[in-house]
Order: sequence, then structure tokens, then C-alpha cells
Amino acid sequence: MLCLPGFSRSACCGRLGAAARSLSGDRITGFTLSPPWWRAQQPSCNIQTWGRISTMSRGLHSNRHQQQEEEDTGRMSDYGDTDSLTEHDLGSEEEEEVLDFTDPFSTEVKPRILLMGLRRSGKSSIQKVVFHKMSPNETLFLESTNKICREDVSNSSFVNFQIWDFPGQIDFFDPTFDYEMIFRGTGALIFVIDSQDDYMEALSRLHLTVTSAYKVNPDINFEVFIHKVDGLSDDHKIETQRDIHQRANDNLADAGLEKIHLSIYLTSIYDHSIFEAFSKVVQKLIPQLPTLENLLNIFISNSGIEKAFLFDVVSKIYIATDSTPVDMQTYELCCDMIDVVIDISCIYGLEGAGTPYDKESLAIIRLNNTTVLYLKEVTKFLALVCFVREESFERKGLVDYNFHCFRKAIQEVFDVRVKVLRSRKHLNQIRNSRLAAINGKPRVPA
Ligand SMILES: Nc1nc2c(ncn2[C@@H]2O[C@H](COP(=O)(O)OP(=O)(O)OP(=O)(O)O)[C@@H](O)[C@H]2O)c(=O)[nH]1
Repeated sequence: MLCLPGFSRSACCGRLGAAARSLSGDRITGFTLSPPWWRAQQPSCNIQTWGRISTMSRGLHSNRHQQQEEEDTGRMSDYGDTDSLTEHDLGSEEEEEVLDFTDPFSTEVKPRILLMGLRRSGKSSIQKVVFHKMSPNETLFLESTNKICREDVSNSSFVNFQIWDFPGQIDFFDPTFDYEMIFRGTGALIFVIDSQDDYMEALSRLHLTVTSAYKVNPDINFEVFIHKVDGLSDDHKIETQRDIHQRANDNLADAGLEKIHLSIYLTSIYDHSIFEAFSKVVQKLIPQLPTLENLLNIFISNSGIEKAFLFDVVSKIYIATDSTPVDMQTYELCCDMIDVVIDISCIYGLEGAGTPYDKESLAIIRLNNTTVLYLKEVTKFLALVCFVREESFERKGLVDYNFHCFRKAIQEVFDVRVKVLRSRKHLNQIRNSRLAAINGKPRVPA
């Protein structure tokens, strides 16, 4: 076991130990971080500091947002990730201010995810917990949303969308609510149902929402979160899921809309289920997903790796994984590893204006069941987290070399996306200037 300087073994293991135990009773036997993180200071770290750590971790999130803002305005230097360059060059932020909902080009730049459902079903809590690192208990004090709240999530070129949180009492028949305009540019509609409440009203609202949206935009992905399942027993969870699925599909079949597909997830903000569900929703909006999965498959099969995830570090959404099945405990362990890495980096690694996650970021955790967890930076906001058998990890040189190739390939995927967006923007400009000429307006110089 390698302990960090001034870092007691028990403190180091406490949280990871809990994480590791969730993986069929495994314990951590070793934990290594790359030197830049822990060479810096010598703070003594005892149990009391953990409270501070999580605050810092949340601080990191806001740092990231600030950093992203800075990037968007082109003030920050860039490391090997075309994000900042891309978004800035493409002027997506400026474009966004004048987003035209009827414009097919603008929606492709930033897909929209709508959060809908009855009052108090948990919509704002989901958004706050996943994207603002709010602790689940703090959501108890959230006030009811009374207007549509829009938020941009731009953590990387792949995780790049808008979330719209709707107030529960929204009325589709209100003439001031232009739902056509809203649904037209939507990639995914998440409908949240409170599983601890009577869900009959929620089901009829789901039906109304889905049918209205489908009429406007048949390409929307309909995602149903059966939420707050932390309050249900395992049997009750399955039964509720079956019942809701059946009733929702029956309602659609009665309306002759059986072709609409509803994806159902059991979620709670008190565990990782909400992150996993959101990961799946976001993945469907990433056009490069098959390429990323393919790259991961090639990477693991050539490196003796059991499982690999490509994570967005800020939100802990995994944007792709290889084709072997995902189990919840593996995913949880990866999330916990990211937390620990960022927390420790915040304490030991920050020098001056440094960020807790950079191109040097690397961590290795050895479990006592001969599994090694390996985390490595891919781009400024993406990390690869792998599960490797100890014997395969003995050939670390090979893993590292293959990782290098994998990272290069990811960069190429980014570059293609940049080119596509650039040409799309160019086409858009030509189209707008033609329209302006037809309407007799003077041309705006490009
Ligand atoms: N037990 C449990 N409670 C939750 C969960 N998610 C949210 N809540 C609670 O549900 C309550 C309502 O959450 P909100 O996020 O404000 O609900 P909302 O859908 O945004 O409500 P409106 O803004 O009125 O539409 C809060 O007290 C949350 O703490 C969950 O997964 N489990």
C-alpha cells in the first residue's frame, strides 16, 4: 500500500474501501497517483478534512464552469483538446444567443434535453445533483420552479447540450406556451414520475406530453425516469416499473401510436442510478457513439483489459463504454474513483492557478481480488477508466502504448467533428445571406 505524504492509511482507504466493498467485498490493496498530484504540500489529512474535501470537490465544479466560460471567450490556453478552439472558432455561444428553433443546423450544434413531469417529481433535483454536484439532501430545500430554466452543459465536444427544466404546472393548451417551437429542436424528452406518489395523473400527463411532442418531432428520444425509487423495496421497484411501462404503452396503443418507444429507467438521486440513466440518455445524442465504442473495443481487446469507460469527469456521465455489459457496481466504483482522484488532487496537487485535472492526471488502484483500476486523462474533460487483471497489468507498457493510440484516435474523431460543424456553419451563413438578399435586406459581412 502506498500512502500519500501526511495521509494516514485509514483516511486514504476510508472512502475507497467503501467503494471497493460494493464490488463483491473487494478491498483496496494499493493506491497510486502520478507524482504531480502529491508532490506539492504536506497537509495532515484526518477524518475531519473529508467535509472540506467534498466542498472542494464542489468548488472544482464551479471552477470548471468558470474555466469553460473562459474557454468560450477564448481567454484560456488549450491543451490537446479541440474543445475550446472548436466552440470558440465555431462561435457557438454567439450563435446560441440567436438560436432559431426552426433551424435544423442550430439543433445539431447543441441538442436539447427537456426535463418534464408533475410538480415535485424531482426534476430540478436531478439537474442539480448531476450537473451542479449538489448533495441529495440539499435538494430538500429547493423551491418550486415557476418558469422554464435553461442551462448549457458544455463539458467537452461530446457532452454538449442544453437542459431545459420545466415547471410542473405547465399547460399545453395555454396559447402562450409555444410547445411546437420547443419540441422542434429537442433531442431527448425526460419525463420524471414520482414512484412514491400515486402515478395515475403522471401517466396521463406523460401520454399528453409524448403525443404532443411526437406530432411535432418524431425523432425525439422519449425517456421515462421512474424516480425516487430509494423509497421502494426491490420487489416493489420491479412491479412499479412493469405497471408503468404497461399502462403507458397501452395508452399509446389506444391512440394508435404504438410505434413510439419509451425507454424506462429506475432512478434516485441518492445513488448512482441517476448518473447511469443520464449517461444513457446523453449517449443516444452523441452521433460519434458507435465510433467511440468501436475504439474502446479495439483498445480493450488488444490490451487485456476487462472493461473500459470513457467518462466526462465533471458530470460523471460515461459517454461510451465497450460492448461488454455494464453492471451497476462497476460503474459505481468508477464514479468513486473519479471522486477520490479529484479530491486528492484538490488537496495535494493544486499549485497556483493549476487545475485538479490535467494532462498528467493518472491513478492506479489495486483491489485485493487481483483487479486493477486504471484512470488516465484523455482530453481536458474526459478520462478513461479501465478494469484490468493484475497479470495483464504487468504488461503496462503495452497498455500505455495502446492508450496512446486510442487517445490519438479520439483526437481524430474530435477533429472530424470540428470540420463537420465548421462546414455546417458555413452553409448556414450562406443560407442566411441568401435569405437576406431575397428579403431585400443588406448583406451582413461574414
Ligand atoms: N426520496 C427522494 N426524494 C427526492 C428524489 N429526488 C428529488 N427528491 C425530493 O423531491 C422533492 C421535489 O424535488 P424538486 O426537484 O423540487 O421537484 P421538481 O419536479 O423540480 O418540482 P417543481 O419545480 O415544482 O416542478 C424535493 O424535496 C427533493 O428532495 C429522490 O431520488 N429520492
